[in-house]
Amino acid sequence: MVKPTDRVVATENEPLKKLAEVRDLNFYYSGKHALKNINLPVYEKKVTALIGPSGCGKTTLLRCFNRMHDLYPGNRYEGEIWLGDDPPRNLLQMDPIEVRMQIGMVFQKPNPFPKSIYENVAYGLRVRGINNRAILDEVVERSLRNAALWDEVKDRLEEPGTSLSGGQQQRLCIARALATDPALILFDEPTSALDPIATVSIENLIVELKDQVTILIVTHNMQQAIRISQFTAFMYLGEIVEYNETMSIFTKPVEQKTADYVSGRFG
Ligand SMILES: Nc1ncnc2c1ncn2[C@@H]1O[C@H](COP(=O)(O)OP(=O)(O)OP(=O)(O)O)[C@@H](O)[C@H]1O
Repeated sequence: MVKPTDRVVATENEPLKKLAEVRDLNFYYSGKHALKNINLPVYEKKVTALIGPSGCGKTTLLRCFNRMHDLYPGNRYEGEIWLGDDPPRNLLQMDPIEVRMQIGMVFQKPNPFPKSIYENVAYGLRVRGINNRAILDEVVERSLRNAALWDEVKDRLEEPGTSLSGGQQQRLCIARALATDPALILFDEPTSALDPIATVSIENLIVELKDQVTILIVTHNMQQAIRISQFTAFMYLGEIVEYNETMSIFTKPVEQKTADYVSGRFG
């Protein structure tokens, strides 16, 4: 088996810096052992894709990064998820509220809050006690621009977020995640509820965003992983079977299971 941390990678002749690293992670839903000995680097300002058949543990792994499993009793983590290097901190030992302030999440179905477009984006700053209108205006505009939504909504910021189209709502959720300047944004199949045109706009956005923020994305769509990610982990039955640069996973996988999956022989 190819262990992610064994592999030294240097794409495009640029040095790679780890933003986060999962080490020997196990996760249990009450009695169910859902993640088994996961090791995974997450490189800064890159897109890392998690792929694999339904039920293999992609979403479970993603949700460990923002401690979402803490919301339900009986769930248990073992191992470490390190974030940053100054000094690195184990996310699994931190206050979950503090973790969620540094790690944003975008879900399958767009989930704007029942608030105006402006207040959806300003929400994370208000939670931190920032209510200065000039600061909020600046961050709201910058975040909406970065989410490629500003031009479409700049004249209707007081309208409800739910009045937007599905693709616009997803970009609003991305703007909301960007507003707090997170180190990492988690995307859980962000285009699965969108039409093909909205999907392309979200994919283009993710490609642009990686220059500013690190991205970890779960996708069922292998073509999407190829289009937008630099690194890919293939998961099966709660384990990472293989991790490598995306092109290697899809063109010269080492493990037979990976080869079978990426060539569509199962899944
Ligand atoms: N709340 C839960 N309680 C118990 N078991 C769960 C829970 N959520 C998920 N599981 C189980 O954990 C395993 C991993 O599920 P997970 O949703 O992470 O897979 P996935 O790869 O994201 O699947 P999909 O692609 O279908 O979304 C599955 O066996 C699933 O049945």
